[in-house]
Amino acid sequence: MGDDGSERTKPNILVTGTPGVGKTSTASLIAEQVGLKHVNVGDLIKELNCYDGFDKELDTNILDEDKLLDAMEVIFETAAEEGQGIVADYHACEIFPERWFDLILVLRTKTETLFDRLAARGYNEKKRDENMQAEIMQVVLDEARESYTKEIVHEVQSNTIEDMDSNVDRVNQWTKQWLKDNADR
Ligand SMILES: Nc1ncnc2c1ncn2[C@@H]1O[C@H](COP(=O)(O)OP(=O)(O)OP(=O)(O)O)[C@@H](O)[C@H]1O
Repeated sequence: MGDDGSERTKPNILVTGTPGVGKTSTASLIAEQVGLKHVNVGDLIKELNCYDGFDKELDTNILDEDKLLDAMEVIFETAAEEGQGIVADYHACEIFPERWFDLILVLRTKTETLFDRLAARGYNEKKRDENMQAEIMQVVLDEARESYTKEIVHEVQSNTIEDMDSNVDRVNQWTKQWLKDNADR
């Protein structure tokens, strides 16, 4: 297995976007329908307690990036050795090494729809507004375009269940093509 992941027999995909756009729901469907291992990075952070203190001003835990990336490196290496691909989901993308992913799926949601989802979750006004601003300013999409080759960054809409189904179908088609293109590995 080369360091750059060039000998992977299955692709790795990152589903990213603002909180509430549907990353976890979409990634779990992709895992099921495409046959990839789902890594919910937010859950992994909690499970492994990847925190480095608490930011009182932002009212949030500070991520211990090194601890998270070390743990994920083992997960990615093991999956590759076992001939398995990964679909990971997280609300940021620049922290990961570029070599881990073959496709970056950036989910986008209309402001009104995102508002309803975040309100349903019980987010307070400040947290809701911050996230909606981030979505309007396409912060995660820009981060993806700056951190990865532009050909692998795909922006898709995630407003309805039909959108979700079509995004999963699209990833399924893309994976079939990837497997054909890399059949000699
Ligand atoms: N395309 C969609 N159409 C309709 N409802 C959706 C869609 N995507 C997500 N939802 C709903 O929106 C809510 C948030 O979805 P989900 O938890 O998957 O988002 P997320 O992006 O993973 O959020 P977080 O970053 O906070 O983990 C869920 O109730 C989910 O059912």
